[in-house]
Amino acid sequence: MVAPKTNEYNLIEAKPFAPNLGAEIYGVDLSQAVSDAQFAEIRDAFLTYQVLFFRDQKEIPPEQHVAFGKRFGPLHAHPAAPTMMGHPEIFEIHATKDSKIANGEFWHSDVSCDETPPLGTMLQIHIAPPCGGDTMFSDMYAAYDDLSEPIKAMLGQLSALHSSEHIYKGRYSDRGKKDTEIDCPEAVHPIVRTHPDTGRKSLFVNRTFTTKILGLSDSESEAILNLLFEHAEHINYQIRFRWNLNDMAFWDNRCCMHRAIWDYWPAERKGRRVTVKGEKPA
Ligand SMILES: O=C(O)CCC(=O)C(=O)O
Ligand SMILES: [Fe+2]
Repeated sequence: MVAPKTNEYNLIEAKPFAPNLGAEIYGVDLSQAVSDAQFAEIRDAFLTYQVLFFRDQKEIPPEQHVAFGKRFGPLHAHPAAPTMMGHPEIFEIHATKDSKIANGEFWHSDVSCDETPPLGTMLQIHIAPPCGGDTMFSDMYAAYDDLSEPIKAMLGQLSALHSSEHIYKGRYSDRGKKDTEIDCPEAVHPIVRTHPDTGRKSLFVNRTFTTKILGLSDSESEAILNLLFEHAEHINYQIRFRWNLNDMAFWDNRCCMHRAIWDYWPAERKGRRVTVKGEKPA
């Protein structure tokens, strides 16, 4: 188990963003290699706050971004998204006036359709719109904790299918990725998962990928999923992060969901994302 929020770090400053979710991190320059001691504090803050917002950053060179990601584990290869030229581990988030869609517009945990979905995602925004383009996060530990005991007991025995064909087919065609070049994985995961590092339970369903609760009728599955989506998206669990240029967000996909807001059209927004491979949810 991680210690309660103390904010007693020596090498970084962690300023809580909201009482239960998120912290702004100061005092570390991610464009350079971080020391082992800094890394240990960052990792502790990541497990404590679920999403970190590194402020006052310079643009992180792709090699450095990849190296920082690898400190947390092997990197995750996205099944469908276009990668940065020369950097297959980097997924570029990009919306322009010509985009048909922007990434992540509905609540999700990244690539939860994979057998081993990513543990965390680190995104730096290096072309920002004049305003707008915020990203929202929702606390799935709190969403689980607030459920009643009978519902917790029922959900603890259930698993759900996470699918991706309805999301990934055609999605990246305007960015040069044909449907024949992409994978559309699906996987079954427990609805309640236990975080391997903190030992805390969280609700693990999301409106983007979760399509069916196994063992229930279609109408039971639909009704319960809708109840859980609405519960997990309640405003009390949310934060809304307003980016400054070169901020880097690093979120834990095992215990929080997120969604991007595309309110800045026709302005451009661009970022680079490195995703760290996770374990099979259990
Ligand atoms: O653009 C964003 O703020 C987030 C997009 C997204 O969902 C992601 O990178 O996983
Ligand atoms: Fe995402």
